[in-house]
Amino acid sequence: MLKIMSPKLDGPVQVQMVVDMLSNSPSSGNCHGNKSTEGKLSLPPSPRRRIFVQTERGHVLGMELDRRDNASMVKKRLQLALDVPTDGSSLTFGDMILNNDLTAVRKDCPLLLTRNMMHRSSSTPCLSPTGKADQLRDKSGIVEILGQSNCFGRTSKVVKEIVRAIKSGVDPIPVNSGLGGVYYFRNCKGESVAIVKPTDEEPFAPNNPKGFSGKSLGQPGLKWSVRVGETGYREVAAYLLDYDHYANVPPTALVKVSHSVFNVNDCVNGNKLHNMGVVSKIASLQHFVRHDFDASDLGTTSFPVSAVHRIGILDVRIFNTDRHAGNLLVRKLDGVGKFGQVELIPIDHGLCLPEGLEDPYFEWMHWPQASIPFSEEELEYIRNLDPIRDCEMLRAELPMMREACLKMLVLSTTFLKEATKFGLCLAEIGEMMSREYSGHGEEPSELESVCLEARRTLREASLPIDNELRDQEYQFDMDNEDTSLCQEIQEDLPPKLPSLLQRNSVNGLNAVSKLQFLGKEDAEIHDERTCTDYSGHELDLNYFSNAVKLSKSLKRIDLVKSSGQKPKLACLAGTTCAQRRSGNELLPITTGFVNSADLSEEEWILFLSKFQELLGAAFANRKSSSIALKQRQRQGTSREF
Ligand SMILES: Nc1ncnc2c1ncn2[C@@H]1O[C@H](COP(=O)(O)OP(=O)(O)OP(=O)(O)O)[C@@H](O)[C@H]1O
Repeated sequence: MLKIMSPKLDGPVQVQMVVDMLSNSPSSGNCHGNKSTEGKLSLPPSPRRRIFVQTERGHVLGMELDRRDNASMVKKRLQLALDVPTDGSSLTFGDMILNNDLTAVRKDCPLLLTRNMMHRSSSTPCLSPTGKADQLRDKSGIVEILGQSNCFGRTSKVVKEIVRAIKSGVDPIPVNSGLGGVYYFRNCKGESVAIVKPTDEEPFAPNNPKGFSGKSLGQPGLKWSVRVGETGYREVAAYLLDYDHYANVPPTALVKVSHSVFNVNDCVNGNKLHNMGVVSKIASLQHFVRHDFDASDLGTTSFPVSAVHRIGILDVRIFNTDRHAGNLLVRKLDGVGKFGQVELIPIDHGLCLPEGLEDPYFEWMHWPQASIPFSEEELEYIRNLDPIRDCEMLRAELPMMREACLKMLVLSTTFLKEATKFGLCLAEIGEMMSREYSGHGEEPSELESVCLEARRTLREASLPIDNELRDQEYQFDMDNEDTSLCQEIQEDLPPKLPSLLQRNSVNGLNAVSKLQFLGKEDAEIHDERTCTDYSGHELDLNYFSNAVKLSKSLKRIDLVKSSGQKPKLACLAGTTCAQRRSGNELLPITTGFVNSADLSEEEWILFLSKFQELLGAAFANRKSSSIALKQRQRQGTSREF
């Protein structure tokens, strides 16, 4: 039966549990270059599993689970250990709500005990560790890797070094830079060997040490499409997807780690609590890579073309929204004949694989290397990419990854493969994925426009889509208090953060997600003057008309056979989206084309095929504008002489 093993806990309004089987099941590990997932998905459920439970305050408790345990038993145990009511809470794992049966829960699956909306309130008491909890000690080690993949072999060695160092008194050191809690973990010689980022210390997370706290795990974070507490999985996903270490992502694993260095905030006013003793966290652990600079410190001309291409290929596949120059470490190469040569190391992949279409950020987009055509070897690598197999691998290795993120992986990998088939270079691909900023704000990217068209034609084809269901796509997970909290946070933030937020989101939803959410693909929206979003804010219809213009430009090149049928515009019909909230979820459902809540499997497949069909014309359009631009530039230059 269930046996609580650990905790020093204080307030499980949300609890994240990471399940770790005790039995010696066959290794699920398949690593870079070995993409077969055969065998991994059909493992029988283990009779005994050890689970780690993480509260929203960041503490972790371990417990043992056996075959007979179910969700309500887990909740009862949590209630006992944490001394809090668990009524009105749901156990979730990734996208799945576990009503009772836990057989779907495999090892290392993080479960989340989430308060249902009607039980969520700012007046929810904030609890301190109880006597009961203190009696229960965690028997797990100082650092434990969650997952049995072969990919983590090298990381196991680093973990052993770290544990030895901690036992001999060499403590981790907090990193000052960045917005989240980051720690250098060291070996016995005092050298940094790993970077550890606790999931509850991310920006906005409850224990963020840099003053950016205030949200619970699972709520929208710095970007609306990446939930608080979920960047660590993405760091690991980027490493796992970097087959053959092609782009040089440092080995990364998810760990449960215990130390007194970690930050814990007071849940009432958010101030740091001192002398908390050893606390346990779920964190990403990445190998520390010695380097000389980051890409913002140096001119980019010395960067090898192939390194830029490889990182670019990864960024496009994973739809990276945060590839700024600081996230590319640069190491000078030693040795004869290597003078002036450097190696690039991509880090910080916590904001990749968003849950919906976002504005990516690719620092390399305007570097000259990105305009050089791909080599035959690079094209071969891209041809061999298989997004469906990638998804299977991620489902096996990181079962907590949400389906919406996997769909983004499929969409962007498909885009990359088709674009390179058409002969586009990296810069052109990056440009097609990026939004433009005009006097009217941001405009949808060419990729988004193609998605809008695919989606529209899908609707017009009178697919067996239940219109009632379609209406529900406008439902929201974010409740009023979350929205106001978001606004409060924005008001209180130091100057650096609001500008980041403004770029990334407008009142919690960015403009394109608004577009997706309203489903406004039709030109008729010009007739309407105003519409409010879920938080009652007026939407910028100029934005939508820009989308329409782009959409029309695609029509001009005969992409779309419009039937003239009007899409349903629920918000324009007089209902504010604020009235359409669901009580269960936490992220706005971006009704877009790539959200699992939006399209059924059948629709998704049809959408993808339509998407691929439309891409050819979009690429041709892009090629001809690139050629026209070059001609104009040449004429401009010749006139100067
Ligand atoms: N694998 C690594 N090897 C060496 N140093 C690293 C590594 N990963 C991160 N760092 C260092 O730690 C710093 C903070 O890391 P990182 O940028 O990943 O944290 P963050 O809180 O997510 O930052 P940001 O707020 O800029 O997104 C980096 O600027 C870099 O100097």
